[in-house]
Amino acid sequence: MMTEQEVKQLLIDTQAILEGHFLLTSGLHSPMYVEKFNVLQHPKYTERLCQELATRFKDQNVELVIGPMTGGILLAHEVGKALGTRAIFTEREKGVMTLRRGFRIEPGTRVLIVEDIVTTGGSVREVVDVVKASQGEIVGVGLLVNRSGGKADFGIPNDKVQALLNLTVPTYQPEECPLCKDSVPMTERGSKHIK
Ligand SMILES: O=P(O)(O)OC[C@H]1O[C@H](OP(=O)(O)OP(=O)(O)O)[C@H](O)[C@@H]1O
Ligand SMILES: O=C(O)c1cc(=O)[nH]c(=O)[nH]1
Ligand SMILES: [Mg+2]
Repeated sequence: MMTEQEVKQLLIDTQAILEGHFLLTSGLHSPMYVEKFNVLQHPKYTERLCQELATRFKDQNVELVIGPMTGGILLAHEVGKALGTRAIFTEREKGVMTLRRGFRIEPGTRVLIVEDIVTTGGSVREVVDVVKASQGEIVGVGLLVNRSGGKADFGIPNDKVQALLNLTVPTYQPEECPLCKDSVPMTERGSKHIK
């Protein structure tokens, strides 16, 4: 069992919580970024966090765990290991979230979606669409960090969504970003912007 405070402390201890001026995957700007790989680079911590996620869904008869590249691959693998299921991932092809590498979801499969960080929820929604397109049954959404202040909507009932840590972090449209107005240099992390 890991409490929300313990998860937060682990992120602080591994220096995963960064301050500055960041361009996010959604195109929004933010003064804070969770560099999930500062914690996920420690397999022991990844295992511990994923065991906690697995525990939250142990009664859901999960048959398949799926997450979006990049962090979602590690999470799906570890949660799938803990639950004794298959683990696959989605990736973007020309910007569109897809199943590649021969991955298949049979109709009716009980699917758990996992993701590292949620800002707008757009990436998780894309995975939801992939699972629904294959007629999988989404039995849960498990997140390391939901930083949306509860605003992200996946089109999934709230009682099926579990986040190990909930945060409310400001985000700004580029044209309204106060950090841009103050000419604070901006950094890009994650893989969305790699061309
Ligand atoms: O809720 P959203 O607004 O969709 O943003 C969150 C997404 O952005 C980050 O991924 P990113 O595309 O930066 O790539 P990565 O997972 O390869 O780091 C993060 O890992 C989530 O997948
Ligand atoms: O929205 C994002 O792109 C994002 C935010 C964050 O805090 N961490 C991350 O990995 N991605
Ligand atoms: Mg991602």
